[in-house]
Amino acid sequence: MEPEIQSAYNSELQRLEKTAAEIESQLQTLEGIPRYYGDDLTEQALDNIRESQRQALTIAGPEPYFGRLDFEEEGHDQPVPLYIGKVGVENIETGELLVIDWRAPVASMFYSFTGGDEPATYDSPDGLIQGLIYLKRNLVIRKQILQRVVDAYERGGENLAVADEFLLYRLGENKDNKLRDIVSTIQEEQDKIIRSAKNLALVIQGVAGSGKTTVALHRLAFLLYQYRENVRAERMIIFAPNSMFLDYISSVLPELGVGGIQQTTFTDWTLDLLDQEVSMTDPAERLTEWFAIGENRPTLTNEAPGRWKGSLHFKQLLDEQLQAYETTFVPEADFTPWEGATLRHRTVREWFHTEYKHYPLAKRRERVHARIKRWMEMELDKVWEVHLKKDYKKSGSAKLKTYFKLWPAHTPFTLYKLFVSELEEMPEALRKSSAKSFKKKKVELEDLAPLLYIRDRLHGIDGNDVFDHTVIDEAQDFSPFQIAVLNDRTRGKSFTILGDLSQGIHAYQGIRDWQEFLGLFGEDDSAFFRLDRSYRSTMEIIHFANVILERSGEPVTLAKPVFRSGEKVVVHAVTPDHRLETIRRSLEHLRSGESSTVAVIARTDEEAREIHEYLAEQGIETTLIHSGQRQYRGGLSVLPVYLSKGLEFDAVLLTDVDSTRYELNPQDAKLLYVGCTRALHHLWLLHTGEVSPLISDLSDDIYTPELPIT
Ligand SMILES: Nc1ncnc2c1ncn2[C@@H]1O[C@H](COP(=O)(O)OP(=O)(O)OP(=O)(O)O)[C@@H](O)[C@H]1O
Repeated sequence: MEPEIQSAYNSELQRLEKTAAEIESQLQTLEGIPRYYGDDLTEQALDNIRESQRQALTIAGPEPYFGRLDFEEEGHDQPVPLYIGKVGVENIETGELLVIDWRAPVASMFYSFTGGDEPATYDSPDGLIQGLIYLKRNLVIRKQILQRVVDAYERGGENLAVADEFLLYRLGENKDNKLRDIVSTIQEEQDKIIRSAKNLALVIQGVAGSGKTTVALHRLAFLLYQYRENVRAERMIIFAPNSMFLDYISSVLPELGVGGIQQTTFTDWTLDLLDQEVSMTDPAERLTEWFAIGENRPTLTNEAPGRWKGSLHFKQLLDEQLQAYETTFVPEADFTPWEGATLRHRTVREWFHTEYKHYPLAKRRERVHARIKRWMEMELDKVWEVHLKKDYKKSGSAKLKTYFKLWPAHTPFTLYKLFVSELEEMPEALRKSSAKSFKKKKVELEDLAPLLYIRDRLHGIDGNDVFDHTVIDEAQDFSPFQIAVLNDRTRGKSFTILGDLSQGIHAYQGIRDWQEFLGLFGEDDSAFFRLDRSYRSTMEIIHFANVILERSGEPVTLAKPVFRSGEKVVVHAVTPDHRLETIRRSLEHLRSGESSTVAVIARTDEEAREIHEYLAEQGIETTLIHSGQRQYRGGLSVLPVYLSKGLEFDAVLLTDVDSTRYELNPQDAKLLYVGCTRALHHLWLLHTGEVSPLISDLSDDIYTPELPIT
């Protein structure tokens, strides 16, 4: 080690010891105080504070910080070293800030500063603060051991793009089973999104591997810190495409010290709100249909059920039907419980349409009914003759029952069923297939937003069910109708909506253009971001995947790789007789290296099952991922390509990349693009027949046809 580096290392070692000792001593003190389980509110509050301090210090303990920034604020005469970590740590006695929380305003410079001698700035609660940066240093600490010290910038030094060196070091690591936090290497363009103001609908278009999911999770941690007076974790929600994906991302928030955020799928969440009145048709059926090969696949048009029922036009038609339903809600008859007492229809209408107008329909019905009952009781009080009063009471109650029966009493589902059956504008085939499922109380994904919309119009939205912030991952597969119902349930349009149109493999239900969502919020309440740099895969893999996108025939933004070079992508031809054996040998080779997660990605469910079975017969244990899967296990997986979205693996082996399975059309191009961009370090593709036109005739510098195994 050079003397300068040695001295930097030694001084960091001392600093680490000092910080670690302080954390340890604070933890010991806290652990010495027994938990409080009594009823005293002040004691409870103090106990809560101690508990969150304990949790924060437990996170800080093994890796107290990851960065150092020496900053001289304007008007001061020397730089102060700021250590940045996942949670802030203060010396209890002196008040000295030993570690600054990465979410604090001053820490933003650690991410936004990318070199140069110009002054740096950050937004503080007191306004813009300016000053000079003297040093930006990355530190790797594991289990309180200082492993690496890398200077990314030193004022007056040579500063050779070392900022990227640390990022490359982190990206080159193999991944374990779960997505991880990236606090130490958040990039400038990601940081802007993370720190955006709360009351904005952020729509993020990001290429595969650009960190969208990761950034959204860090944004939640930021919002909880920055707006702690106004937001609560239990009132934040993440919508993800399936339960397995939720499991895959489940480590990031706890790593960031955040717990309690709701995490669900749109289907589970809506079915709960609908009190399970309906159930879903088997989603696997539709997936098999849309991801079938060649001519077995339905044609994609705006009349596809998901597109049609997910549109704002359908919402508008439902609105009109709801309005008509509301106008005819009050029965046209007067109510006469006995001779001489009549409640006029127009009076009831007046109550319903004017006095109780601010209530949702079902509540209004309840209120008006209660008032009619009260009216009847008051009329009865006017009768003095005891016998007559008794008779009137009896007959009045019977008449009231009959009268109330004239009032419609729909549930969200019965009303929706009625509306759909009456909606002539709906394509005939769709109306028929819907009616058929509705008979069995079964619905499709695209029925959930309309059902929830009707439910909310009938019953209103409970204030406790409104979110402080809503995250929607893989949002390209959402419909405008879904976003609209979520907007009704999200305070201040506070959204993070992220996705990639180039990965829109569920185009039969999703959007074609982000404008379909942005239009819902208006310009002042929304912001659009692009993330074009891909962090997941090597340059070779990204260049290869970009070729597929270029051939998709759709307007696309190509991913820009970070400068991380790996081995060439392999595209290898096998004879049908050797297909399975080559898959096995390739898998064995890939897993024998450093890769801890390897996936065999097949084109269809059936092919995935066949490969899984074959490997099991050969004594190789793999996890077969299917659409109902709830847990992500990592290790060796076999899965159909459409289920690979959102996941990542050290090595990917794509099978049957033939011209019959991946044709030259946007839909297949997106599928193949998704499959290829799952790989971090190694990407191999096998084909038995003619290779897919999406990757045919490539130049030699993009791929190699040779399998690197003997
Ligand atoms: N700034 C960063 N520093 C280190 N790693 C990063 C950074 N940004 C992203 N990554 C890594 O890149 C990979 C991809 O991230 P993520 O899954 O969040 O991307 P995505 O855009 O949601 O991907 P996709 O759309 O392809 O599913 C992850 O391994 C993540 O840890």
